[in-house]
Amino acid sequence: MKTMHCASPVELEARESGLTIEKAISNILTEIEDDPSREGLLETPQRVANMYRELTSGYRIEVNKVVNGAIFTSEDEDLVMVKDISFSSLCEHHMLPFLGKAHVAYIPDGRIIGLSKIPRIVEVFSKRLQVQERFTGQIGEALHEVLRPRGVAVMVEAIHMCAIIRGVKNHSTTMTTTSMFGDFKKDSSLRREFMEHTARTSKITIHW
Ligand SMILES: Nc1nc2c(ncn2[C@@H]2O[C@H](COP(=O)(O)OP(=O)(O)OP(=O)(O)O)[C@@H](O)[C@H]2O)c(=O)[nH]1
Ligand SMILES: [Zn+2]
Repeated sequence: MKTMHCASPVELEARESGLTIEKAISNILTEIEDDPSREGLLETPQRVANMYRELTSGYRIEVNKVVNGAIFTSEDEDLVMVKDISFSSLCEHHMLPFLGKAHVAYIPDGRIIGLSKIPRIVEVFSKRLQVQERFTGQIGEALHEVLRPRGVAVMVEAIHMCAIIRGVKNHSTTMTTTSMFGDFKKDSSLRREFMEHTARTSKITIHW
């Protein structure tokens, strides 16, 4: 399904000066010694531009908008965990995908958040150019800010295409990153409980 895209002031300026993604992709096609005017490539610059707008849509979305007020009063004080949230993002060094799963937990402090909102928060930060460490921290920070719980813990497990299809070409390595806020930072037994829950999830593997 195609989505409508409203050009930002920066994009409008770039279009006026001819510095569009489309033009840049056409230049890349020429530089890699293919012919941008051959039939199969004619629409490629436009397609790639649309793809990059989609994959970087998180710059144009605010967390408060996706949470949409879905924060509810609750007396519950026990750990809440949403596991195996699949995501894909682009690494900021090579603009190649990294993809995997995020696991998010929090300890409520009088409020809980709508279940779907946690994957939506993950989506906002995944659709940006990222390093996995910052991505992991931003998810925790955002949840901590909107919900003000007693603590937040985030773990992200991912594979990075820039380390698989090029460069070091290591097919079996996954990267795990964590970020802890509030009680999870202070209390090692809470951290252990979180880690035990995440250990029971299916691991990311890639076969071919
Ligand atoms: N810490 C971290 N590193 C990342 C992430 N994504 C990619 N990288 C790494 O960023 C580094 C960039 O290193 P450079 O030496 O500047 O780039 P390069 O010459 O393409 O490096 P190689 O991948 O080793 O060929 C590489 O080691 C990548 O593996 C990430 O999310 N977190
Ligand atoms: Zn990379």
